[in-house]
Amino acid sequence: MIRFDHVTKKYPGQGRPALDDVGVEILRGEFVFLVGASGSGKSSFLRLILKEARPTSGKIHVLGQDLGTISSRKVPYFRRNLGVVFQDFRLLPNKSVYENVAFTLRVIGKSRGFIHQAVPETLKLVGLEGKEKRMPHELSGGEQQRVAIARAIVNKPQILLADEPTGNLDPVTSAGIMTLLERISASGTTIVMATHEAGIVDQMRRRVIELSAGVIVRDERSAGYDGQTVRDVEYEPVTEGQDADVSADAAGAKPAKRGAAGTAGKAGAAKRAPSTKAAAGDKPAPTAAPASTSKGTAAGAAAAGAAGASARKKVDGTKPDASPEPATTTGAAPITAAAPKVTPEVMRDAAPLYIEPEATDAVTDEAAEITAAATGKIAIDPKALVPEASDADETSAPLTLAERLGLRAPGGPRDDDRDQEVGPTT
Ligand SMILES: Nc1ncnc2c1ncn2[C@@H]1O[C@H](COP(=O)(O)OP(=O)(O)OP(=O)(O)O)[C@@H](O)[C@H]1O
Repeated sequence: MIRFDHVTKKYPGQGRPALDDVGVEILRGEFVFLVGASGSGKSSFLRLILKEARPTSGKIHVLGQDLGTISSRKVPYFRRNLGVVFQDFRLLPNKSVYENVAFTLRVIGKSRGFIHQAVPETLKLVGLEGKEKRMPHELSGGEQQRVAIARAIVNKPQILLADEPTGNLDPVTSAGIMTLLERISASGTTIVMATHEAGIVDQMRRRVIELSAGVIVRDERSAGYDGQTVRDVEYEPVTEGQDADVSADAAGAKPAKRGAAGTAGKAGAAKRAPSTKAAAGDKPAPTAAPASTSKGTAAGAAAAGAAGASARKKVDGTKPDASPEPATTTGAAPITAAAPKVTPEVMRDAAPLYIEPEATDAVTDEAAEITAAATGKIAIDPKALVPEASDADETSAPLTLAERLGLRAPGGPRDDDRDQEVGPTT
């Protein structure tokens, strides 16, 4: 679904690369946390998946496509398969909740009938039924983030990228957002979420990829924020001249199973107990904690929190205490100032604001037909399309919201596109 092969990203004028020879594979339906200190390369990783930036070297495959072969003209269409959520919500401040979500669909040419059905349905999914007419400033931070999530998923993307989606929210609200993301993940959407929130990562127990100075120093299934410096997830590097095996992915099948032997992370891996290694190609078990750790409990989470400060400070990829010995689960460690913001209690008490979707196949089929009919008749003027992105553009000309979301209309910008240049609404 997402595959990086020897990917290096250097920004102009930067001494060291933001990402350095990164190799990783994320499978369909996985929920992956991207963690690491500030500047470790998390946002760059997400931007490369979105094709907002180009790798300096290496190959990236997303949804079976080699991103290097997608022309600028086709990037907006590619991005329609990806939903994006940001820390600062990025809602249109002068549009209602309904219009913020509908905007996505209008720009890509969905019919009025489809929009009237899909928007309320999605708002209901995220727990915002009845708030369609509110303006963003009339919503709480958590509600604003729900609108942003609704906007990201209304077109049913296969991949949802989230860059610090809880960074501006209090613990209880964050827990509600995580409940929502968890349910979206359960419906089959692949989610990659960059975060600094140790408590959330510790509670969710999903795959964790840790970056340090642009290098993957940890890739563990069902892990916590802090962990061993080890690659626990299979990744078989593609050698020079050999392309990634993405044909199965493109055809909608699960990727072929890879070799049983794991590949050690670049920073040097400590071997893990064989019993903790899941078979290649398996989905990570969402709740099972690795045998070598015991942070799935409140006590464990507290211990993780106590350890969090030192873990977050490390930048060289080596864990201060990389002992494979299980941490004790008896006797809760005192929760220090560095303890996770989101506690087990908060997660448990978080109201499940997500409501099960109703059958939508008919709507989806109808939308596909409408989109096919609509896009088939539109003459595209190549001159009006976005020019090839360059590294210079990345630093000097930020993308519009429509471009980031893959929503630029065929034929070029529309009159009200300026509305998209908005910042945080809180
Ligand atoms: N557009 C850019 N131009 C030049 N350097 C950049 C650019 N974007 C990121 N960098 C640099 O690349 C490195 C990685 O940055 P990135 O934003 O990917 O890290 P991050 O882990 O997301 O950080 P944070 O958690 O603070 O958001 C940093 O050294 C940063 O200064």
